[in-house]
Formats: sequence, C-alpha cells, structure tokens
Amino acid sequence: MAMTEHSSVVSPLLTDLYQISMAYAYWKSGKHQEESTFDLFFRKNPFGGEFTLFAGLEDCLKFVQNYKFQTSDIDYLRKALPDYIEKEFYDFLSTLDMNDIRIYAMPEGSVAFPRLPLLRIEGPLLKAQLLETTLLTLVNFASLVATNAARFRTAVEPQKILHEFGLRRAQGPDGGLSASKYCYLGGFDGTSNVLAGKLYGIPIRGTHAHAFVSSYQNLDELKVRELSDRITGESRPFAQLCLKYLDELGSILKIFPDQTSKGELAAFIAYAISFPSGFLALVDTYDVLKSGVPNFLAVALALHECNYEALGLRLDSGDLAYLSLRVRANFVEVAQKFNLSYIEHLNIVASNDINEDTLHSLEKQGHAIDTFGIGTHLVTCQKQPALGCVYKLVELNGKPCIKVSQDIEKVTIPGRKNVYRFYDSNGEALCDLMTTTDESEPIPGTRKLCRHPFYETKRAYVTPTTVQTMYKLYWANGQIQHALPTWQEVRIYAQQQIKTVRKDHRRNLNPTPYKVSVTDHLYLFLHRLWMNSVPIGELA
Ligand SMILES: Nc1ncnc2c1ncn2[C@@H]1O[C@H](COP(=O)(O)OP(=O)(O)OP(=O)(O)O)[C@@H](O)[C@H]1O
Ligand SMILES: O=P(O)(O)OC[C@H]1O[C@H](OP(=O)(O)OP(=O)(O)O)[C@H](O)[C@@H]1O
Ligand SMILES: O=C(O)c1cccnc1
Ligand SMILES: [Mg+2]
Repeated sequence: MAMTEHSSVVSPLLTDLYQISMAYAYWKSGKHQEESTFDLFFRKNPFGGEFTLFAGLEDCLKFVQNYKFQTSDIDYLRKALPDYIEKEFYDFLSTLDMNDIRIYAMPEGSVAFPRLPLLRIEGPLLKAQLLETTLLTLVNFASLVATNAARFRTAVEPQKILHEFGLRRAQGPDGGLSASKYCYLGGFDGTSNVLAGKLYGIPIRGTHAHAFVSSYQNLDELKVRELSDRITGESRPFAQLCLKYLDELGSILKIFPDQTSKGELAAFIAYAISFPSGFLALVDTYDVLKSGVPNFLAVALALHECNYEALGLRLDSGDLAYLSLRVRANFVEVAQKFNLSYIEHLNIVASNDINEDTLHSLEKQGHAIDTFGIGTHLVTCQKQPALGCVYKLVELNGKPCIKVSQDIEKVTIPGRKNVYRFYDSNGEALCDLMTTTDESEPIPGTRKLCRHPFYETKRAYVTPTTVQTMYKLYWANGQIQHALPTWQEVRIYAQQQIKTVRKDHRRNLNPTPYKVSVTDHLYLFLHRLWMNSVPIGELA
C-alpha cells in the first residue's frame, strides 16, 4: 500500500484567507495563468542541530491529487467573501484542479539542509499560490517531529528500542496522529497509538498503567487464580505458585516478602493470567525494589513453571539509571539461583518525562534500560515548537524573482534550481550543490567549485566520488509520477540517509555546519540580480 489514509480536514479550505484573496486578484487582473515556480524550504535547522529529515511528501501529493472545492466550500466562500466578488470566480474555483501543476521534490525521508528547496512547485501562478499554506502545514510539523525523533534515536545505542507514547499530550488529535506517524519515520520502533497502527502499519506497543495496579487491594480480590500450562494444558494454582516464589525470593533479593504490596501482586497475577506470553509489569506504584520487582519476579517464576516466559517490567519514576541497574542486578541473581539465563535479559522499559538531554545523560551515566517509552517531549517538540519552512516565488514567466532582505539569511535564491549531493568514497555526504536547471549535472570524480551562496571568500573545490540527484518529478499531468514507497521503505531510507551525515554534523552540542553551496554560475546570477534589485542610495 503506497498511499496511507489521510486526515479528512486536508482540503482546499485548509488554507489562509489571503491565498484565496490573492487567487481572486490574480484572476481578476488576468495573471492567473502566468507560469510560476515556488520553492518550499527552511532557513535554519531545528533544535540547534545541523540536519533535518524531510517528511510530509506523500501527504502533499495526496492533497494535490484530491484538490477540489466541494459545493459546500463554494457556498461558504460566497457567504464569507465580499459581495462584489464576481460570481464567475466561484464557477472558476469549482472546476479547479491541480493537473497542470508540476512538483519536484526530494524523496520523503531525505536529509535536508537550510535553503535547499524541499519541493519545487511549477505551474499557473494562481494554482501554485493556492497550495502554499497547506503544503507548509503538511511539511513543517512532519519534518520537525521526524527530526526530533531522529535526534532521540541518535542519542541512544542502536540496539535500544524506542516507543512513542505521546498521544495524550500531543497538540490535539491530528498532532498526535502525525507525531506517531513521523516519529516512526525518524527511527522510533513502535507507538502506543492504536489508530496510527491501523492507518500506517506502525507496530503498536504498550504496557499497563498505575490504575490497573491500584485497582487491586489484596489477593482475595482475584476472581481467577489458575493458569493452564502452555504445553500440557493442565490447570495450575497460579496465585499459590506466585506466593511460593515470593517467599523464596526473600533471601535472594534481601527483601521481606510479607512487606510487598499484595494489591500489586494481585494485579500482576491478574495481568499475567490475561497475558501469559506478554507479561510486562509496571513496578513503581509502591516501591520499585522492595515491592514491585520482587512481586514481578515471583510472577515471572510462576509463569516459567507453567512454561511461559515473562517479557519484563517498566519503571516510570525515580532515578531511571540507578533503578535500572539495581533491577538488572536482581535479574542476574535470580537467573543464577534458578538457572534461568533469560531472566537476566528481561526487558527493562523506562518512561517518565524523558527528553533528548535525559537520554544523553543516561547514556553517560550507564544504565540497564532496553526500551524507552517517550511521550510529551517527543511529540510536542519541547526544544523547538515549529520548523520555519517558507514558500517563496522564485521565477515568473521565465524571469527570476528575488526577495531581498536586510537579513542576509532571508534573501531568496532566485530561479529554478536543482540540488546535487556529493559523497566521498566512504559514502558520507561532503556538501550539497545547488545549480540552475539549465546547468549540466555534476560528474562523479570531477572537481567542482562549490561557493557559499552569500559570502564571496567562502568556496572550495570538491571532487565527489558519487553524486546524488536530489529531485524527482513527483507530480505532473494530474498524476503521481512514481510508485510511492511503502511507509516501511520510507523509514529505512530515512535511517540510511541519516547515516550518510557525518557524526560531527549530527552531534547534539555545537555540531559542525554542513555546507550548502551554489555553483559559480548560480552565485553570479544571484548576486547580479540582488544588486539590480537594490536601489543605489544617494548621499546629499
Ligand atoms: N538518572 C537520571 N538522570 C537524569 N534524569 C533522570 C534520571 N532518572 C530520571 N530522570 C528524569 O528526572 C525526572 C524525574 O521526575 P520527577 O522529579 O517528576 O520525579 P519522579 O521520579 O517522577 O517522582 P514521582 O515519584 O513524584 O513521580 C524525569 O524527567 C526523569 O526523566
Ligand atoms: O512522560 P512521558 O514522556 O509523557 O511518557 C508517557 C507518560 O504517560 C504515562 O503516564 P502519565 O504521564 O499520564 O501519568 P504519570 O506521569 O502520573 O505516570 C506514562 O506512565 C508515562 O509517564
Ligand atoms: O503502554 C504504556 O506503557 C504507555 C502508553 C501511553 C502512555 N504511557 C505509557
Ligand atoms: Mg507523567
């Protein structure tokens, strides 16, 4: 399945009023058919980093493919817009489609850098203009949260499992669903969001909450106390077995079996009877080391006697590094005493307000956590709430357009451009080179002058071992031009792309800026146009 389900609110009215106002003014003044090119790009990487993951392309293509003002949309506009809007404009809008628009883009999941167009939109001015806000809203959060997830991913060792638990804290239902989708792209392994699992095929994962533990006061409340042996099918007195093992654990773990919470034990027993092959217990409701872990291990050993293996436990408070190490030490002791080596390797899941800095700190301290469950700070992008993608007109009727600014970073790079990524012999990215579309493609093994777009003295010769052409034509003649990859393939591509970015560009503290350069031809073109666009002052 290439295309995944799409939010139903993504439609032509999901835009800013000024797009429709401009559309009318273009139409009224006879400019609507003029041939335009817009670039969609950002100026600064998020989170103080030096890379961004580009996401949201499939949603953009689906939006363009389904672009149609519904009768109710037109009726609403007639009421909402001024009376003097000519009625023929509404007739024009009601038949509008995006079939003569062309969209060039980087593949979804590409690593992107400032000033590179992520999308290049070409076609009639009115139509290309109408797409601005919706394309931005589809790309900005998707790329931001995917990049956030990728940063969390790089903060931990590759074999660690990351689960996204953010739905309850996300910016509304659509924010939650988008976060689950794009965190998976960024390298998370699963989500607690069940709808995201259904829509996007993301593995759904989860444990249980404190409420399940608190819902039991004591063992008498257990209505079911038996469990059938997985192999023989024979009914076993499961609750009794758990109490027997709890007693044995007293001297091994140096705890008092009578002091563990019996409500907690009852909850674990009930949960294990319900999920004998999927038992993962939340152990911090009362006291992790004196109650939660002994109760958990007692149930795990009883499960073993019934030919099942427990999965692990979750820590949700306290010092996660210290507690995880103590828990692992308990696992090692029990594994040795009972000669059950898998007990040593049971999964330790940690959650509770984890952010990127916590992950880096935990890695430095040393810990025994296998899986991180992360919600709030991941999905709300705590470090930076928005990516600043913009949409700028760069060419009209074959003539380049430039937006000048006092702030050099805000000057747009005019004209239709291509982007090439240069790689060294290790497959690491050296720099990106922007060219005008009439320049020839750079050739691998050939030296090329790469210039900073704005600073004359910053330039270098680069000889790439390989060259990646970053754009593909994705939308033309009213059709998606490439069979789109599956969501799994996009995720794999994103993970491969991140590995091509040198470690010093990826580190979290003061990363080295990646070079985004232009050819000599584009440099001269840009600066000539810039000069011509700025009037010469006169001092009296
Ligand atoms: N070893 C650690 N190093 C750095 N940060 C940690 C470590 N262990 C836990 N944290 C973080 O410290 C914070 C602790 O949260 P908080 O102060 O709310 O305490 P708590 O353990 O949740 O207490 P409570 O029992 O009240 O829930 C969390 O953000 C958690 O991710
Ligand atoms: O901490 P996050 O990264 O957002 O991860 C998700 C959190 O959601 C759940 O509890 P919730 O926060 O609802 O309640 P609690 O903090 O009292 O456990 C869970 O136990 C995690 O703590
Ligand atoms: O499954 C979990 O453990 C979970 C799910 C959502 C939020 N917090 C935890
Ligand atoms: Mg919490």
